[in-house]
Amino acid sequence: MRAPVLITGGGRRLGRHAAEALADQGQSVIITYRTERSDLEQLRAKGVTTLKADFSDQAGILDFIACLKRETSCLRAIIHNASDWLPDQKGVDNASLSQAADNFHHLFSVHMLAPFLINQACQPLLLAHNGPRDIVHLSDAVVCKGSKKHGAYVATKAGLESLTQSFAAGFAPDIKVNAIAPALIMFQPDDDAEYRKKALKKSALQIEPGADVITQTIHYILNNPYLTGVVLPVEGGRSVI
Ligand SMILES: NC(=O)C1=CN([C@@H]2O[C@H](COP(=O)(O)OP(=O)(O)OC[C@H]3O[C@@H](n4cnc5c(N)ncnc54)[C@H](OP(=O)(O)O)[C@@H]3O)[C@@H](O)[C@H]2O)C=CC1
Ligand SMILES: Nc1nc2c(c(=O)[nH]1)N=C([C@H](O)[C@@H](O)CO)CN2
Repeated sequence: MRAPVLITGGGRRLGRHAAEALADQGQSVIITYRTERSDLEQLRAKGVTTLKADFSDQAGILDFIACLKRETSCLRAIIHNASDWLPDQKGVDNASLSQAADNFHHLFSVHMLAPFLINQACQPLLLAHNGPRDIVHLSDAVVCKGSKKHGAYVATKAGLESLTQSFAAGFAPDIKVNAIAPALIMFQPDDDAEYRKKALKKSALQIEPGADVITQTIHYILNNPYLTGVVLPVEGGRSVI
């Protein structure tokens, strides 16, 4: 059996696009999802293994790790794609502050604790694969400047970028660890026209490129033997305007 590539949150959008592309190339793929839905059947029909997982807390992460180890004894790569783009809870009353704290803990768990524990637990599975081994973290290009509306989201993505460097140092030379920092790849369905127009103007190229630019970047990373500890921006020239 070819060692599978694990893509967390790979049942939708960018992660799904990458999962389908890898499966179409004959690569064994495992994805995680939180709730059963009909469109997962199309992935299963392509031979993709789907594992139910919620990374909102430590118990959910450890449950997933146990489930993964029952599913496979080796891994070609781990792509930490799962994410929750949760806006900050504003307000100074106790209820708002309590919700803000809960949100921060949630985002820490999904964006930092899950990659941290899964990487640590799955190092032996990657080493069991005879060939190149990769870990890819999906961050966000906005890490370098922060966000007025998504401060906790961006802070936990910044922590994920730091983990990229730590794991790159700790897992070298046997496992490469890199990050991709996208910006405006694919709108959410409920993004309105005004938001879309404003968002497009934030980059030099002013387009919504779609998921393939991330799939291409994943392919580049997996096939480059001399890349580790880097964060690759895929942001349409946002940094130059
Ligand atoms: N789309 C864009 O323009 C940008 C994307 N990025 C990053 O790229 C990656 C992919 O983006 P995109 O496809 O839009 O991401 P999504 O917002 O679609 O999130 C990816 C998937 O993560 C899963 N997920 C969410 N919360 C949890 C949780 N608590 N536990 C486990 N899984 C969870 C969901 O899958 P399910 O519901 O099936 O469980 C979700 O569809 C993300 O890391 C994102 O932060 C960064 C900048 C721009
Ligand atoms: N988990 C997610 N993270 C982000 C998303 C998303 O849909 N899910 N979208 C963005 C936006 O595209 C932003 O970059 C510009 O609107 C950022 N992160």
